[in-house]
Amino acid sequence: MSKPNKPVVLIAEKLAPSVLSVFGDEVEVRHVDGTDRSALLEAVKSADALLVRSATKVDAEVFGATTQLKVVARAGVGLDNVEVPAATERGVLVVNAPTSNIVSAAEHAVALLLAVARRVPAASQSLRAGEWKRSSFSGVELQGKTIGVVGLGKIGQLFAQRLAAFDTHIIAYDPYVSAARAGQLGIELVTLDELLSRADAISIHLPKTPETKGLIDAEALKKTKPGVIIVNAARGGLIVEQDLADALRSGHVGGAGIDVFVTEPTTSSPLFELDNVVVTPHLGASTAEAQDRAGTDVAKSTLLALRGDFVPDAVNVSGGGAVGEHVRPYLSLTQKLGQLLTALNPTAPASVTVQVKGEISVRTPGCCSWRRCAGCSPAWSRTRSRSSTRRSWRRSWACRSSWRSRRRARSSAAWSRCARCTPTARC
Ligand SMILES: NC(=O)C1=CN([C@@H]2O[C@H](COP(=O)(O)OP(=O)(O)OC[C@H]3O[C@@H](n4cnc5c(N)ncnc54)[C@H](O)[C@@H]3O)[C@@H](O)[C@H]2O)C=CC1
Ligand SMILES: O=C(O)C(=O)COP(=O)(O)O
Repeated sequence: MSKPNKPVVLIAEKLAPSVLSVFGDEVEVRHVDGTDRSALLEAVKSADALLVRSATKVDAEVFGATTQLKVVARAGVGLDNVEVPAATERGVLVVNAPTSNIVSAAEHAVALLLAVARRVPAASQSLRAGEWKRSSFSGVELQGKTIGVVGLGKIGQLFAQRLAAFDTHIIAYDPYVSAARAGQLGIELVTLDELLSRADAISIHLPKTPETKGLIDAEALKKTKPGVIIVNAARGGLIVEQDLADALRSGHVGGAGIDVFVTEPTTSSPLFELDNVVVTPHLGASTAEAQDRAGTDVAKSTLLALRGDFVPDAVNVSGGGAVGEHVRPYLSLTQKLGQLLTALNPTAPASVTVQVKGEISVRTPGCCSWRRCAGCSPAWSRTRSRSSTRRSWRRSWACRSSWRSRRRARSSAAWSRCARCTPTARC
């Protein structure tokens, strides 16, 4: 009997060697330069999976060039280079590695802030040029200062925790985070205007969306304290570069640390001409540790997707959201409950319900029912469609799965259980 061909995984950007270790010989790995558009469009035709970082644009044209593609894996956080709705439309699963590089990105934002506050790059350059100019490079301390974090998500929180060690006062703007959660972290939640007017330094940690694009423009910069330091290690275009350059030139903004640019790659920006600016070429995730994790995470997710298994880091299943950190620990629990059900009751169920109570119930736990389904029905997984987007899962599994939630749990903070499982011949 002839062996079926191995799935083809197309790697479009430089990834860590950990990717290849995870893949082993289960897939055929091919390489292409994702920034070479025609080469990408040709190579993707025969690829089952496409692995990228931030430089490869994966849009409707790419999805239109292939009927073979099943998964796009982004070895990092930001998905602004992947057109997720176009992927979903084509039944292509999109995954990222949402926690792989967050520590590195937060540390890079801290590095930029300190480099600007103490003028490290300019002083280094001056000394290397043969000058000993101590009085030209006076800086400012962070101790006692108010630090504004715009976007209090994973990286924003890590940045805030690290800055707190400098004996600072942290304020944050994030309309999607509760004041209670911010309070737990010792952070004061404020409006954007209040943050702009109170902060001595501001660090941006937002995703790039139509809502956040250009959020920090001339108008916003006018509201900041004179001498404020601005850091952006999130995405280019969140700050209007020309407006920031003007505010720096006028002296109103005291300095800026910028890792990301509206156009990338780039070697020209109005910011590059200014002394009080420290720039890096999108290096937030460029550490050995972050790349190793990103490579491992996306390679594992890719294998899961190609095998047709549940992919926890998928962003276009279960109502379009990735599985949150607070929900993730419950996935294996629900899967085990499903396995237990299968063992106790060999007839596959037609309908299953997962009940979720307590804190977790407000954290979108709908995915648990899918995971429980995976545990419950190993026999189905052999027959399901190769695409793992939600619609296809529903179609091929022909199993109704639902979840119920209650805000208040009787005792523990959170728990979940399989509530109902009706065996019929349908599955
Ligand atoms: N420079 C680099 O190499 C890296 C950059 N990044 C970028 O850092 C950014 C943050 O990443 P994470 O913290 O992982 O994302 P996250 O999704 O955990 O956090 C983003 C936060 O922004 C908030 N937010 C969304 N829209 C908002 C709005 N209109 N106003 C205020 N807050 C809003 C969300 O509620 C969320 O709390 C992303 O743009 C990501 O692409 C991530 C890794 C490396
Ligand atoms: O993960 C992210 O969002 C990043 O910005 C890192 O991008 P990169 O993988 O270094 O091209």
